[in-house]
Amino acid sequence: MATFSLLPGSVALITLTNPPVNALSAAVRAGIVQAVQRSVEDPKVKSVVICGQNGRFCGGADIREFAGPMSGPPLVPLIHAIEALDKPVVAAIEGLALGGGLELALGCHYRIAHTTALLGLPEVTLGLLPAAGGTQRLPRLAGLPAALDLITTGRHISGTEALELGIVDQVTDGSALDIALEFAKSIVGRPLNTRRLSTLPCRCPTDIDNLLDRFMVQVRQRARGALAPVACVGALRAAATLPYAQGLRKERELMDTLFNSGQARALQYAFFSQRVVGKWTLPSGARWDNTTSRTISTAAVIGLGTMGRGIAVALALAGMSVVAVETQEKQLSEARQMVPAMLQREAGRRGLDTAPGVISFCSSLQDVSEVELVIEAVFEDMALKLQLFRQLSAVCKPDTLLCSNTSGLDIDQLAAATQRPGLVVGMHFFAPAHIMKLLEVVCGTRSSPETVATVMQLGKRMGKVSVAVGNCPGFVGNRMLKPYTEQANFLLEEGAMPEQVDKVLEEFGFPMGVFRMSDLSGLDVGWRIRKAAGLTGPGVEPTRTRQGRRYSPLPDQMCEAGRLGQKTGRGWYQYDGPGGRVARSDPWVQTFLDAYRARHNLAARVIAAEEILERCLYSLINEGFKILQDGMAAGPEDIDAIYVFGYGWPRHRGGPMFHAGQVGLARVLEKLEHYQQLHPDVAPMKPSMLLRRLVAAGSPPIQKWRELIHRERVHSQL
Ligand SMILES: CC(C)(COP(=O)(O)OP(=O)(O)OC[C@H]1O[C@@H](n2cnc3c(N)ncnc32)[C@H](O)[C@@H]1OP(=O)(O)O)[C@@H](O)C(=O)NCCC(=O)NCCSC(=O)CC(=O)CCCCCCCCCCCCC(=O)O
Ligand SMILES: NC(=O)C1=CN([C@@H]2O[C@H](COP(=O)(O)OP(=O)(O)OC[C@H]3O[C@@H](n4cnc5c(N)ncnc54)[C@H](O)[C@@H]3O)[C@@H](O)[C@H]2O)C=CC1
Repeated sequence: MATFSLLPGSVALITLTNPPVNALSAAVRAGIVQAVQRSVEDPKVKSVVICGQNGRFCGGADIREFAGPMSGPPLVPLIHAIEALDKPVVAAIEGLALGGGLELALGCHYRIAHTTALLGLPEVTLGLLPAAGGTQRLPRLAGLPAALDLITTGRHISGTEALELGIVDQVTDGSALDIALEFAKSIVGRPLNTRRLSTLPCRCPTDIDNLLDRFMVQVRQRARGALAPVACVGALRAAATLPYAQGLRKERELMDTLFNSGQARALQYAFFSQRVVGKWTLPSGARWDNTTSRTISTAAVIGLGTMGRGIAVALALAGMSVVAVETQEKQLSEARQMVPAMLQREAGRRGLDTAPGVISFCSSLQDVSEVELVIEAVFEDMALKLQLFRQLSAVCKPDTLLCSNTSGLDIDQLAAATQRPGLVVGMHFFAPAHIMKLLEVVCGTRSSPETVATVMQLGKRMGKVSVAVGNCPGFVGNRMLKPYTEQANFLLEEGAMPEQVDKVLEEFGFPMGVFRMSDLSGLDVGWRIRKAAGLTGPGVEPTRTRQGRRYSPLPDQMCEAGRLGQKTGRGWYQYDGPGGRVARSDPWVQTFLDAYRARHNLAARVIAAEEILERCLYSLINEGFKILQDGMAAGPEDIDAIYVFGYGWPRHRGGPMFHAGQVGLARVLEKLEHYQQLHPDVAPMKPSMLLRRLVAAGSPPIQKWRELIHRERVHSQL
């Protein structure tokens, strides 16, 4: 709702009241309509201030309402009514003014903001555009270039930046509401014509077409198939070239298309998934809201290679005092040079003069004896990690949490090597660890709820999307990646080229296809793991079957030929030299694949894009269903958040499990059955029992899957 109160000085105060973000639900919009009407009719009212309850102006439309039929007074006429008032209206912006919230403020005659308030039009991140006049009023106020930037990225800006861009009239470090109330009294009787943004011309540079064309090219490249950013440019072109009323019609037309699109549904689902994963539950019944967490202020990182360096930076950026340990002298001295520079650069990128935490370097484990939490990031070698956990258990204080950044080893085995198994948990970061948003928190069978809560909380402080997952080989993300990469290798055996597979995946929206990604991370990473698992190495025959399953020795043979990817300047592609970044097709790969196929009597065939996409994606999705069935992820949202934040899954496609729902579960099942028939020796193609059950249950919407899984689990325990 929205409340009306008449304050001394004849100021009407309209307060938006809908915690936690005062979203513009139907009730709030109805409340504003009534309060505006009273302000018009009451002769005692000389000016109006609009604010939000609890120091938060407004978080925009109530996104939950988008899922059902729209009801209540629409926002566009409401904002027009405010703008048309002949009593001055001032927006007092504290906390946030986002989306429809900022559009409401743009309909007011003046805007006063707190310096730290967040302002923005993030609709594009929800697959929409600012359709309450935002695309038409903002360029009239801040100019076309600034509006293009803000509306196509959806980025939030501070009150201070909003002042620089002319979006607000004044900022304060004190109470924006108090200042707005005083200001509203002082401007009674001033002419308002120049304050009605819809009546002003759009502020454009002379070369509008050139600017818009250049911007459109950039936006299309960045969007990777997302519709909303492109539509935003279209609406801004209308603002720049048409009268306001026509521009507004164009805005609405574009919004109607976006509003009903699968992409908008996917992006809104992704918004809520990100929040759902914070509300974790463990099989024991421990949950985010019934478990206390500890606040960590000192931590250690062991091993300063690729991952350890980034983790140390991420911890220091979250305000921690970090002890960084490395035994190799060369690595240590490199880290001493590079890590402070990384820290400074990232702090600067986040608008900080200095990082809130500090990092000290050493080579002895004894120096970690006093810290509250340790993250191990040494080589992926179980024997080495076990020895380290034994040492840490002896050296550290009895209540220190011991965490591993392993990308797939058994957390329970590590826990068993210590005297404190309840305090052991996996913290699986993604490279580069100070930038990538995902953290998989791997809960062992003996990890205590308090340990999980503490690490989830720490992840949040580090700005990560933390997802609690179960302890199984590869956890969630890497476990699903395995059948996906395996399938890509099989496609090469059958006739595809790496660039063809990558093109299909990149057109789907991944920033990089599977082979370009493999070249970037290094083919030797998987090779080492396969060697440790006895799948390749001296004495192992290079056949197409291993341990009773179909296997592709192609990546092993690439490594044996010294083609480790970008680091060696040669991999699935060729580069200008070791460390080169620009991938070019390599005739060597064609010859290599031809020889391989000839050796194994495989006839190369032309493979359609559809088959490439289906085989890669559906084998990954199928593993996701198996993970849900095994209880290794609490719900589909967890898997989807992992893929969006850690593996480059295009956000406008929601995540793999959401995508399966969009395609149709019955169709995914049918395709898996079809490919399994063609490739009976490829186990990951065997449709999961859960997928079959969901299809049998009529393919319920994704929001209902948890319930069904829970019911099935309870049933199977009876
Ligand atoms: C606001 C935040 C920055 C706060 O962050 P933080 O403090 O970290 O808290 P959170 O944990 O994120 O959030 C707390 C809690 O609040 C929920 N929540 C947050 N924002 C919203 C919201 N806007 N709506 C609903 N719920 C919200 C959040 O989910 C949490 O709850 P929980 O999940 O239960 O834990 C951050 O939350 C944030 O960034 N929020 C989103 C801000 C945003 O994106 N705002 C823009 C919304 S879209 C908008 O405003 C568009 C419009 O207003 C358009 C008007 C349209 C007019 C024209 C309509 C035309 C329609 C055409 C239809 C044609 C149809 C047809 O004919 O078929
Ligand atoms: N590289 C990646 O993209 C990712 C790696 N991981 C995991 O992170 C861990 C580390 O991987 P990387 O950083 O890539 O390895 P890396 O090889 O770059 O670095 C490992 C570092 O640990 C040091 N080290 C070895 N034993 C040590 C000991 N006893 N004490 C102190 N330092 C020791 C090494 O000298 C080396 O500097 C592995 O478990 C890996 O599986 C997890 C996610 C992504």
